[in-house]
Amino acid sequence: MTSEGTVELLDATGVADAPSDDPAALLARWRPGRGTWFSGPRGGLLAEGAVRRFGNPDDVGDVLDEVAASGSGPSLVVGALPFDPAGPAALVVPREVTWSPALGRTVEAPAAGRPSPHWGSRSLPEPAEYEAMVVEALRRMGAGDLEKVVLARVLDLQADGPVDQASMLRGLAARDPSGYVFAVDLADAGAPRTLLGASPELLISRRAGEVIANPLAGSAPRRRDPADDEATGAALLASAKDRHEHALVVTDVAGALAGVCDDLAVPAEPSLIRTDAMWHLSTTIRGRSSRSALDLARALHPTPAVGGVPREAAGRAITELEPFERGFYTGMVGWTDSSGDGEWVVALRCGEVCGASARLYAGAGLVPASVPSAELAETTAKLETMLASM
Ligand SMILES: C=C(O[C@@H]1C=C(C(=O)O)C=C[C@H]1O)C(=O)O
Repeated sequence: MTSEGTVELLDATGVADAPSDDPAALLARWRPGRGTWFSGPRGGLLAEGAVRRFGNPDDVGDVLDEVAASGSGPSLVVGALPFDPAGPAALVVPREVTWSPALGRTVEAPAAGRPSPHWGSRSLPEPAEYEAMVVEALRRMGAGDLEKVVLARVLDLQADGPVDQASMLRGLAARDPSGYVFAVDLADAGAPRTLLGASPELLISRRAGEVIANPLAGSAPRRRDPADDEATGAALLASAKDRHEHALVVTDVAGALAGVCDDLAVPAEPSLIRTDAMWHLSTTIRGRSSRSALDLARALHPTPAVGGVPREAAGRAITELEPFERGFYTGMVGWTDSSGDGEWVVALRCGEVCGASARLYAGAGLVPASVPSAELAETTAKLETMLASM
């Protein structure tokens, strides 16, 4: 079904009637400006072409009804919503959707795998200034205004030629096979602009009414030596500072879901997960809901995994202290269909790539026990996910 030049068989709704049985070949079909890739441990999809593009997530229901009435495309929307809930989204009803099983270890890493030393690079803010931002956030916490806030920085890269986005996507998939890997077409009028990344964090998935949320918070960089690495993970799981940082997020997410889900099950203790670059504290929350995946995602967003507690004071600190716009970083990426099923992940370990330029993002959650140099090191380690696939 997926080999080059083979025409997909479409059913009446335009959805490919059989999923791809070769996820790596399907991934290799993605090209910048021509569609969106989204995959995770429960499988994924390649969305190609555009029947409708729109920017207001409130319009999803109406758009899907119109597309169904005209029979012009599948009953599915893919794309990204920005960090700012009032900002314009990048949503599309694709012309064609091909579903894929989970990538697992099917993708081979491309030979490339580091920005060339000849590329220009600039950290915004500079590392010392990031530490000063952390100090200011801690001051606000000491004054009693703030319990937790996530502060981020960006790394701007200027290559000596167009960045190979398809190779980056393969690199991200090869290095983090159990992560959520995405390449979202941001549909700029000019050159293709893509949100590329490999996020470990599931905001919400809903399939046939079954809901899963998997908030993460509390992190430590992976270590090269296996014994050191295991010890780092164990120390994270035992860390009072990280457990507190994690509990703030779980309480917020579980509280928001309690109003819109039945049979909510919230584990009392976090567990550990690892990506290629990081250890994280993780809690998998399960329930049932008649609300759509996108409704649930928007009810949760922004969780304190990317914003903070209390929400308003954290939002103020982010606006006042971060010297750049987050755009889609710490927003969400995913899909939703007309039955209400869907999957939305937090847009992390990601960057926007356009032509020869790339802007990579990374942040860290701050609580009163945070140490500025450790939080800076955490953002550096998080940037590694993207840097290693460039
Ligand atoms: C903000 C980021 O990650 C978030 C912050 C985390 C933390 O502070 O421990 C962990 C996972 C994410 O929820 C990022 O990767 O940029």
